[in-house]
Amino acid sequence: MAGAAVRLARRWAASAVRSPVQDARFPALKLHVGGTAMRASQKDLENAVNQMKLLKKDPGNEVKLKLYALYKQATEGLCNMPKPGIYDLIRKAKWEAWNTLGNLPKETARQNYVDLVASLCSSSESSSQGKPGADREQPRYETLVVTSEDGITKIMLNRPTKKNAVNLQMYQEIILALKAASQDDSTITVLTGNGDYYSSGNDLTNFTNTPPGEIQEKAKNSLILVREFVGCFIDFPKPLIAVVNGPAVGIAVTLLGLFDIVYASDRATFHTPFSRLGLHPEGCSSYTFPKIMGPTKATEMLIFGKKLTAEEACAQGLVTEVFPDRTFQKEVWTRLKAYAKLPSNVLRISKQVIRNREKEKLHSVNVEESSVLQGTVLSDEAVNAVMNFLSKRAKL
Ligand SMILES: CCCCCCC/C=C/C(=O)SCCNC(=O)CCNC(=O)[C@H](O)C(C)(C)COP(=O)(O)OP(=O)(O)OC[C@H]1O[C@@H](n2cnc3c(N)ncnc32)[C@H](O)[C@@H]1OP(=O)(O)O
Repeated sequence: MAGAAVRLARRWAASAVRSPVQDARFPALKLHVGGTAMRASQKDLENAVNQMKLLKKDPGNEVKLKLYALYKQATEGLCNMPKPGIYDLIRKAKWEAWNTLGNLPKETARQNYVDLVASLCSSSESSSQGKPGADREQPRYETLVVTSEDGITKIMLNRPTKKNAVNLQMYQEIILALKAASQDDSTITVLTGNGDYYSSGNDLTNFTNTPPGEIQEKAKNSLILVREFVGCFIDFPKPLIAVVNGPAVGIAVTLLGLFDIVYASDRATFHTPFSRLGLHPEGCSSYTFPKIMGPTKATEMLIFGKKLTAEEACAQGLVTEVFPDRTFQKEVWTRLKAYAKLPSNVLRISKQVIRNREKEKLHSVNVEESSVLQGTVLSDEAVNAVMNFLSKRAKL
């Protein structure tokens, strides 16, 4: 990886454009690229097991099953337990959780166990500092506008000048907003974008301006955050609707597979340029997209980066319905207000019935996708792509 850093440094130095911002960003990128993603040791695993014992809040059965499965995989490898009988419910649930991990390598399972415990500890710390939504007061957001009326909580991405790129703060705020929305009085929750874009996806400057010695740690923590973020979409208990007001890129597209309804303006496009960025599918899209549109169409999008129009995305089942941009807002909100008058608890239960069958699978896909990204997010290709983006931007 050091080769790429040197090439990038030369290219950067040769660039006619120079600004203090660029110079401040580049050393951070240059110095981190020599390493690979850190792997949890046996000791880390033992520490994580002990940390779990100190956790004050019960993380719930699903998480406990996931931890059980990861621990068994990390210590014993492939599931070696005979499948329990259908009435042996607890052992069967454990067997299924472990067996779902397939031939996940022991080291990856160990890492995932450690990461999951770290995210549980950090979320229990933040929730003990104030429960979002518990007092019905919306937290203050910098990157979102959250409103609640007519039975609808609307979460609007609000970085229009950056095409609603999702920076680390926005990931955190969306987690908070979803947690608050899951507990508020609204019947449905809507995610949409402010301005001409729905969202340009992950903010490509998330790792720039990071001191060189801290980049590996920051990448690792950011991926834990993104995994928690995706987990909130998997677990969201009420109908969740995307109002895709304009183009969507990257993680803003992949997440759509976890929504219950996706309405799009005919101006919207759907683009997942992962390979060009040295990245891989996330947001559970490696599982949801082949299911939604079939494996070959999913491959064209997720691996070859084919950009779909709204009509194409609708024909392939990713989008529920497309509206002319001119009447998009009026038509969509009229429809949603009518839907929000339906009995809230009935919608919630119906959603659970549909989603529960898939939840475990989706969580394990999320863990696996994060662990793949963990290994490549600081690769040559990924760093090159960010550098190219920054250098083009600087020349504008
Ligand atoms: C944190 C952990 C990482 C986990 C990895 C997660 C896996 C990755 C998932 C993804 O989402 S990959 C997709 C990433 N997104 C992109 O590649 C899009 C990059 N942006 C563009 O290609 C273009 O900006 C655009 C979206 C096609 C729009 O082009 P247009 O010419 O219309 O506008 P611009 O002048 O380029 O943009 C205006 C302004 O916004 C900034 N910006 C736009 N998108 C991003 C972004 N994704 N990240 C950071 N900044 C973005 C752009 O730089 C401009 O800023 P200024 O120059 O005006 O300051």
